[in-house]
Amino acid sequence: MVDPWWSLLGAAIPAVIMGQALLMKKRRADEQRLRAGEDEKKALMCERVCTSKRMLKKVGALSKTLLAYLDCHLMVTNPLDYVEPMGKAGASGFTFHIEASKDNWHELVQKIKSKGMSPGVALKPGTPIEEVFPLVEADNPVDMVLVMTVEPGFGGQKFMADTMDKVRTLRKKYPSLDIEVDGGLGPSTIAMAASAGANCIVAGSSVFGAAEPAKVISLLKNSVEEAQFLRIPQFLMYYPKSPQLDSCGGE
Ligand SMILES: O=C(CO)[C@@H](O)[C@H](O)COP(=O)(O)O
Repeated sequence: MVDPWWSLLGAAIPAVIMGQALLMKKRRADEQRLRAGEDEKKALMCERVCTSKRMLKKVGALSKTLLAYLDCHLMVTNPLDYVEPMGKAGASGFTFHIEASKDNWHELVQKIKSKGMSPGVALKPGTPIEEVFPLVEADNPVDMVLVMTVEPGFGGQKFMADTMDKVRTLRKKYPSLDIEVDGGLGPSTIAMAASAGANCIVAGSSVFGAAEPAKVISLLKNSVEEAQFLRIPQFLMYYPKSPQLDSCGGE
């Protein structure tokens, strides 16, 4: 006779597999929907999380307990509304989306700086890189450009290698600019991003899902530093008198 435990296990395994398959199906559908850009509001689905009181409290608590640069990326449709609360909470950097601020980025950058934060601009994978040039070249410019390497929405998505052309274009045009990448970054994709010119790396699942997060962080940092080192001759051609490389967060 079959042991009842084996029968239970026999039923549980297909149920788990089925659950995983359904989860993957849902995730693929979410990704497809985000890529198709069917619904602009849903594409910025982090809005509720970004602007919740809980998130502001977290920023507040972190700013009081850590001596770290708090890089806050607001995937929201009306960033202007959150400059003041984020500033009060203790954010160091405030990154907004160009797609949500085409008409008011001048005002936004000024307000962010007036609250003591460093402004950054983010762009989604489908947005042409040329759209951020005016913000980098303005009299009152942004300090950083964030090239999204997945559609904004959730962690654990696949890195979109074709976004690296944007990073290369930016690095060539602005040798000392802080260029951030976000989405799908980890040990298997960092070399592409670092050699393209990214120097600020956002990593979620590759770090938080690792057995030894500190090792993954070192690996990511080393890749960026090595790539920066290899760019020094190119950098010196542009800035022969100031051979200093940027570090994200503006030290
Ligand atoms: O919020 C987003 C995308 O919307 C990103 O910041 C991701 O959360 C990064 O996570 P991984 O892709 O590294 O898991």
